[in-house]
Amino acid sequence: MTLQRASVRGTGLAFGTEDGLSKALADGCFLLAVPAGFDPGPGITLCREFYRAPEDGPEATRPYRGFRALEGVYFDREHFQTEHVLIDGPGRRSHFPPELIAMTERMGELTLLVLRCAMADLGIATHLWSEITGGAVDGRGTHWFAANHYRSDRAQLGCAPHKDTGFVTVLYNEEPGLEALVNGVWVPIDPVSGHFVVNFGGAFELLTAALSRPVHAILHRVRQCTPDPGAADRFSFAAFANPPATGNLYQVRRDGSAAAVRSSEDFLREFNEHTWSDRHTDFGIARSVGAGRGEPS
Ligand SMILES: O=C(O)CCC(=O)C(=O)O
Ligand SMILES: [Fe+2]
Repeated sequence: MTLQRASVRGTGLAFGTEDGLSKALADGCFLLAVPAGFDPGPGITLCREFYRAPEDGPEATRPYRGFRALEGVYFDREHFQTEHVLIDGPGRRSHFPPELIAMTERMGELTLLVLRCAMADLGIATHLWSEITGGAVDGRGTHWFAANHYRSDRAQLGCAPHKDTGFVTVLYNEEPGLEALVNGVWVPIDPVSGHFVVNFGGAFELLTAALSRPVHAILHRVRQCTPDPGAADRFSFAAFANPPATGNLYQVRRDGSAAAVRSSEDFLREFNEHTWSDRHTDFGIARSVGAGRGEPS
């Protein structure tokens, strides 16, 4: 699959062709040039360190270790190579060092920039944006960050086939392994140096399903990563713009109006059960009540 490419220009996105964004919305993903000055270093360090014990490395990177002990933040996906830190805004502010917080905030801003550009391109009236995204577009909603480590010593699929749940994901990775289902076939989405992979999630697909140009939430997975004695394990990290965990998910009608169509909670529970088949089916639901009251998370 040849992905559309964009770069950030002011508060907008510049694509190579005029219909680039429209194509990206139909494809379900595109490549976004990493903006000048963005340093992925803190994210890479987190992915390399989070699963180690605090004393298992140099003092300078100590704040990046010890996450296995954090219930509700660290997840061992027993049926997959994935182990990851999944953490919302308040969690980041209490557990992450400042340079890592800054990096995740920059990625979060990019998710919102993409969300605004996409809604504008689809002709969705700006006065609806806050309501139909549960405030996510204004920085409320739930703004997850994930740091993934793929345990190559396990003979399992890297990451479960899934659609991201929210509106927009900005993903950083450096090694091949990511695949998307296109016309029934798994195709590689190989990394392009200096670019994020942006993809759209289930809440955005639902929001736009009745429109003439519905957004596609791409089904993706990570294939089994094989051990390479000379290299570190595969990693990736991502920022997600999601609706709040409580409240409703919306849909825009062809006449431009919008209506609530299902509860966020049902949607999330169904997704968690379906994707990971493990004991964390309440993930993102039970702990995020504050987000439903409109507090930033
Ligand atoms: O590791 C990757 O390339 C993909 C990770 C992913 O899909 C996710 O974190 O939602
Ligand atoms: Fe994903």
